[in-house]
Amino acid sequence: MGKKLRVYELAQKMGLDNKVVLEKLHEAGIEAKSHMSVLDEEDVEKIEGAPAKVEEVEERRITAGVIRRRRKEVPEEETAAPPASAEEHPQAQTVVEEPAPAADIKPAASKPETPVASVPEPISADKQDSGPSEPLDEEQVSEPAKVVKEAAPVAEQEGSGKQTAESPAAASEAGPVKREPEVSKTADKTEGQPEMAETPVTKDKTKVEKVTANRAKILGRVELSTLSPPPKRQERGERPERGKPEKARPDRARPARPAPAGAARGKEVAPQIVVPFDGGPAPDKEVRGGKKGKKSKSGGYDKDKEVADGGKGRRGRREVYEPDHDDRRARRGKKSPKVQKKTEVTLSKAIKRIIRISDVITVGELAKRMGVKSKDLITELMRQGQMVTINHPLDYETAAILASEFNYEVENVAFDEEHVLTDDAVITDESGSDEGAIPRPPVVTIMGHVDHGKTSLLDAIRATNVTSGEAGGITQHIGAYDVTVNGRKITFLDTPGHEAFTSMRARGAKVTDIVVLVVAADDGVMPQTKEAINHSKAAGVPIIVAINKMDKPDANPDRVKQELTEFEMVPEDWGGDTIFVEVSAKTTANLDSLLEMILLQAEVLELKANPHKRAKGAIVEARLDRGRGPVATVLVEEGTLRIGDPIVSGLHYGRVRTMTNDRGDRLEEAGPSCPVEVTGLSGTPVAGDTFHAVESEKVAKDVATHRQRKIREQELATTSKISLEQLYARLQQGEVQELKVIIKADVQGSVEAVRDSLLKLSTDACRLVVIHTAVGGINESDVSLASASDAIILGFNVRAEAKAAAFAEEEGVDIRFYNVIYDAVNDIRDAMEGLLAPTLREKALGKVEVRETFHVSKVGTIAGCYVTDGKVLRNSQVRLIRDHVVIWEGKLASLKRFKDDAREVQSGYECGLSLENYNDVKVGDIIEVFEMEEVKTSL
Ligand SMILES: Nc1nc2c(ncn2[C@@H]2O[C@H](COP(=O)(O)OP(=O)(O)OP(=O)(O)O)[C@@H](O)[C@H]2O)c(=O)[nH]1
Repeated sequence: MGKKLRVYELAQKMGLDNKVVLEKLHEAGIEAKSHMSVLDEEDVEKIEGAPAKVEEVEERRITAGVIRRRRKEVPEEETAAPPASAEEHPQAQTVVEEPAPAADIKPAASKPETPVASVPEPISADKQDSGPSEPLDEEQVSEPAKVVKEAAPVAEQEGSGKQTAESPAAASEAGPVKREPEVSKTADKTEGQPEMAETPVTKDKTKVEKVTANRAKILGRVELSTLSPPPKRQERGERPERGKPEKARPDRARPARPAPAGAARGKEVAPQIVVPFDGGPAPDKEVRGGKKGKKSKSGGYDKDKEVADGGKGRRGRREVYEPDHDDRRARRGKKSPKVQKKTEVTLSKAIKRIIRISDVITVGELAKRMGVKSKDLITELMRQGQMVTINHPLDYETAAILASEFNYEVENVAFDEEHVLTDDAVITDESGSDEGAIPRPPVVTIMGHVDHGKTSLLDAIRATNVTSGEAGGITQHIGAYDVTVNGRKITFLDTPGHEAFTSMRARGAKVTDIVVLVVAADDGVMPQTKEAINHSKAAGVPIIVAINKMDKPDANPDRVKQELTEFEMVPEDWGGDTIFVEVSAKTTANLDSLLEMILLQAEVLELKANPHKRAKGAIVEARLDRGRGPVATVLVEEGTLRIGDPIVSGLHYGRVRTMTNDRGDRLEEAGPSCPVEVTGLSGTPVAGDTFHAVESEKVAKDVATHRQRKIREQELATTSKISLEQLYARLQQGEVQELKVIIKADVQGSVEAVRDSLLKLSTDACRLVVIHTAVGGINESDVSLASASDAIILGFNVRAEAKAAAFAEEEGVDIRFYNVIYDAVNDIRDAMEGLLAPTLREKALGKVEVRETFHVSKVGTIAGCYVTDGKVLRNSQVRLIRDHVVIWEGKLASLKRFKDDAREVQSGYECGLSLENYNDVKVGDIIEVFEMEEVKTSL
């Protein structure tokens, strides 16, 4: 005290209404016009110290427009206040006990149809908080907004927040406080709120329900007390307005209750009311329908339970909806139990739990056999880190592991090809495996550089003229011939000398015992000579050097010998161990010596073979003969091949129908090292492949079928692998393109020649990938492969089957036929050039001269032009030239003839044009019109 106060301050201090204080002032003869009037210390003391009973007015806002005011006498003694007020105002006492419900139902009582909970925003804090505690107190004065207005400044000045009206608790407690009205008032507010909020928890439930006529609000209130987030509470606690009440609390002899969670705080409160109850499905129904009580009884929603749970309303709801969820799951999962049932049924039959596979099985097949969904297998594989498709082949190990996850076993019943072939090989060996081996003729391969005389030499040896029968004088096929020298046979393989046949030559070296390296005495060691040496050495085959063309005047055998020493081939007369024979295919000079050396070398090698076994050997050459079907030149390495023998080679099998030697003689049988042409196979075998005579044609078929399946599975596996790798590679390599090619040819030699030639076209910019090669006509399989791989098919001396041709047309697969390798190479080069990204080239279209310029707002500068040369096209590219200097380059924005848009304007006509995003066009400028065209890139 001891200072001047304004009326309203005094009123606040005394906890009275301004009007009451003003009345008091008037009664005391103190002049005070309004609540803002200043009072002297004396006056203040006069009023405060007045012994008369102080009337206190309690204001409680019932609704937005209704405030209940209640006057009561306040005794002088503070200590007497609470009991007195309680006795005198039983209703107030009731409110004290049940403040929260009273506060809650207040708005609802005035507007029962409008649930506060669902309309949080419009309800201000004042309206919400200052509700009367006694809804049944009809006698109390109801005042309109006037009172509300009056309350507002009080709230602002005292910092009592939005709680301007006193709670019921405040009515009973704050009322009597005279000396510290401010403190008591604010403290009451804070004190009253928790009571309001917590009352439903602690007070009699029936009473609560009775009072809370509107269920919707009550539901919300319950949530407020329990679910109010602490942070908000904290925030409010930190607000300066809260400072006073917080400090005042200790002074109050009240039960220490936590600050309410802002339960009755208008806007903040309302959403909290809504959230917990509306969080579940159809909350409005529950609230509006007022079914709370019923729900509580039926167990759908138990408010008390929720409260007891500490406000874990969500859990309560979950419990409520759990059965529904289960039902739904049960309904949805109808199928899965069926699947499990199926599996169980299968599982019960133990014998069926073994899945027999042949090395490999696809995911889909395995799933089918186990009676589970492929999806499940794929999921399991993904879990194991494998990304697979339904057609992905699984090897035995993987399949076994996977099957075990489903309680299945996998048994590998793969066809033991090796076992079958090995058994067959020894079965007819009456005298034992190696004891029956007898010396066999050496297999000699003649190698050398092009035109060094390989064929001529062989021809001379055979005393026949093979050279004249060869197309173009170039040996395109591996020929196998045998000659008899002094009663002893020597088998010769004539490998082609062309560079493109290198790979075939390498294969030839593997089946030979001795290599005769032909080096022209007048030419010396050449690139293919070196290749031949390397291949021979790699195969571990001894080399006999035949220095040919010794009849030539410029023959220089010493130079050849000298050059060959670089390859560690030193003549015997020079102290080395390499046999050198100087011969002349033309004059047949020294050929005997060469043959002797071959036989000598063969003796050294002690070449032996058992002719009593089933035949086994190598395919030297294979081709498709129109009249005879697949024809294979085979070299029997071991055993004896007879007419009618079931044989298998690669994917093909059959019985030996005919056997012919190089001279056209029909043979009944062919022993070790005997080269023969064989017919009777189901397909054209691959040169260099092995062949086996087997026990029966069925065995041969089984072996072939098994191999086919394996290859197919490998192809599948490879395809899926490659597709992933390709994807990665393409990402890595950017815009690299590739041309995929399938090569089919009449003979294997041609296939390899074409392939080698084409692969040379491959560049970094455009790679050529040969995805498949085979001998024979183009079939549907080739077309489907090409279609799937976006490949083109090259047929070399072959044609497409009728079905394949139709299929290719249907699929849009490009098949090209050639007779000459050169043509194929040229065409492929063109195709690859077409694949390369085109180069852009500028193509001049015309010239335009600017003769006038106009500026049009929002459009820019329009150039009135005259086309001096060529034409100008709309959207064409242009270059603005001023004094021979390029000023700007870009696109035309518009082109007009008079007022109309023009597509093009020819030379000699005027036009109006504007440039895209460029307006600095001046009279006299020249505009070049051009366009960019694509040009094929050459390799
Ligand atoms: N003077 C002479 N010419 C020979 C001799 N041997 C081969 N020729 C000639 O050399 C040329 C090539 O002979 P081929 O036997 O075709 O040589 P090649 O190594 O088989 O050739 P490709 O089959 O193309 O690899 C022919 O014109 C033969 O006449 C020889 O000893 N003396």
